[in-house]
Amino acid sequence: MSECVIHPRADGPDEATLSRLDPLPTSALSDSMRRLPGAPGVLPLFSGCRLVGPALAVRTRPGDNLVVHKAVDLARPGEVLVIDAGGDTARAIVGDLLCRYAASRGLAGIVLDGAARDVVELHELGLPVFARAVSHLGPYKNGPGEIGGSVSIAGMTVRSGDVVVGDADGVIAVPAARADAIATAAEELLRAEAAAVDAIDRGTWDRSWIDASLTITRIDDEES
Ligand SMILES: O=C([O-])CC(=O)C(=O)O
Ligand SMILES: [Mg+2]
Repeated sequence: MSECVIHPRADGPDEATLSRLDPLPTSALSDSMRRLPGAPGVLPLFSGCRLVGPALAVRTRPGDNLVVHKAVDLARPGEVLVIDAGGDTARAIVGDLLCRYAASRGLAGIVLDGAARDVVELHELGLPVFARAVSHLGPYKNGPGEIGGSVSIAGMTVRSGDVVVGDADGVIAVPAARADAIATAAEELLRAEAAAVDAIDRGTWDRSWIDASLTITRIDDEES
């Protein structure tokens, strides 16, 4: 027997806020959070992965998934399991059976600072999985670990109840209390980017800010 610490439940934001975040790209959310939080190297396992949902944080011993199984039993439909496996890439923490069961329980997906396996089956299953690596070496099932509370995923703090958004560019955690304000900022940014796309296509994109930011030193052809 080994210990599994279970923290009090943390509710995420309401459905209205979640549906505002639903269409927003991680890049726009990142830009709306001063480009500070992120989990470099934690990437979708297959193309088309996109998830949005409140986090249920899990900390597990690297190479061991006993508490991850427990967390799937405790998770609510729509939640994203965010697993801190210490960044270990030697042993897979999740595979097709665990993920099939997670999908059957209505989880929105899995974000993992560690490795996954059974990539072909996971692609067929379609449950979004974000991980640092792939490894055919399977996990042990001895514990210990923690469920709930907060974890660190590749340097990004994720609290249970934060909204996790993942897409082709990676994952980001949006604090529940600031989710509406961040969504508003990201929507404004997307409007500005749509205007930039339009200006590029029409050949009118303002480039003056580049020279305004640089002191240019030119080397004469004869001197070089
Ligand atoms: O053996 C495990 O726990 C991980 C795995 O491959 C699966 O869930 O399919
Ligand atoms: Mg398997």
